[in-house]
Amino acid sequence: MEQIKIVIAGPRGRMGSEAVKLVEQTTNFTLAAVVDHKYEGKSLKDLDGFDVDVPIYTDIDKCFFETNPHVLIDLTTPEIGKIHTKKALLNGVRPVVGTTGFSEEDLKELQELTVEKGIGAIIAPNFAIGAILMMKFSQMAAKYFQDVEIIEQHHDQKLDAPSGTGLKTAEMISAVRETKQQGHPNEKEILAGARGAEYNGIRLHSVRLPGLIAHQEVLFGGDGQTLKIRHDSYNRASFMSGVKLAVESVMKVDLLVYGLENIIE
Ligand SMILES: NC(=O)C1=CN([C@@H]2O[C@H](COP(=O)(O)OP(=O)(O)OC[C@H]3O[C@@H](n4cnc5c(N)ncnc54)[C@H](O)[C@@H]3O)[C@@H](O)[C@H]2O)C=CC1
Ligand SMILES: O=C(O)C1=N[C@H](C(=O)O)C[C@H](O)C1
Repeated sequence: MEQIKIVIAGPRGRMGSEAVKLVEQTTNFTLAAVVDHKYEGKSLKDLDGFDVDVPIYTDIDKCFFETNPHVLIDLTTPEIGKIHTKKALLNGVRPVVGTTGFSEEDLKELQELTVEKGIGAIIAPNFAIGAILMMKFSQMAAKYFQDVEIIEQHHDQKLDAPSGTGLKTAEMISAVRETKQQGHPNEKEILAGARGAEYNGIRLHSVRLPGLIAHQEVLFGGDGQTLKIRHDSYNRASFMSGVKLAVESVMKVDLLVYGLENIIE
């Protein structure tokens, strides 16, 4: 089986540390190096909680040049993730991006870069299979229920709101639903933000609390009935089978895939 050489950016993070374990446990994956914003020149095994002897780079271009990986897994921050994804494509490295907070313009720019470079990239707002099904089921339900609100709940260390999953869900629903302004036409927010964010008339509400991991409910309303579609991630291991699938899949595509629902059958 051919080895896939991988660089992970953000190895000390909640997701990145889980991804290091995944890569180490997967027979056809090899961890070539990691990218952090500190500890240049050290080995990952010098840091608490790791026993993997791979170099740490702070300069991602240097990392790509010296280690020549096939794939970058980025699990950093919205701002850094965009820079890393672009640099990966420019260096001929296939990005698998879990980092959220990318705008439509960012996605368009990256999609154009994959075309220009002729290599694939996967940007997945959520790697958990249950979350992907939640989004797909919500898209199905939206054909029958026009009125929908999305309530996403995350831990209070999350930087972006709404979540990538919440936004992707709204995009997927919008693709099949005629734009509708929900609620009373004369409704007025007494406190700004009370009705949440809006995407093509769909309301998105973001809850941030300690104790939470990643949860979302898509709530549909119709005549005398409601339908709730809910997904909960109780740990970060829930995302790892999707990361594995994305790494294997990115080796076979030559364009930008936005969302794992485009990969799974
Ligand atoms: N697609 C998915 O299924 C999931 C996506 N996420 C997303 O993944 C990202 C990371 O989430 P968490 O692990 O919870 O965050 P975290 O805050 O625990 O980890 C982020 C890591 O990035 C590192 N970092 C910051 N600047 C860097 C730089 N210049 N170079 C390299 N590393 C740098 C930080 O040191 C930190 O260790 C977020 O955008 C989050 O929304 C999180 C969970 C699931
Ligand atoms: O920051 C997180 O934790 C998560 N981020 C992703 C998102 O923004 O949707 C995926 C998951 O919800 C966890």
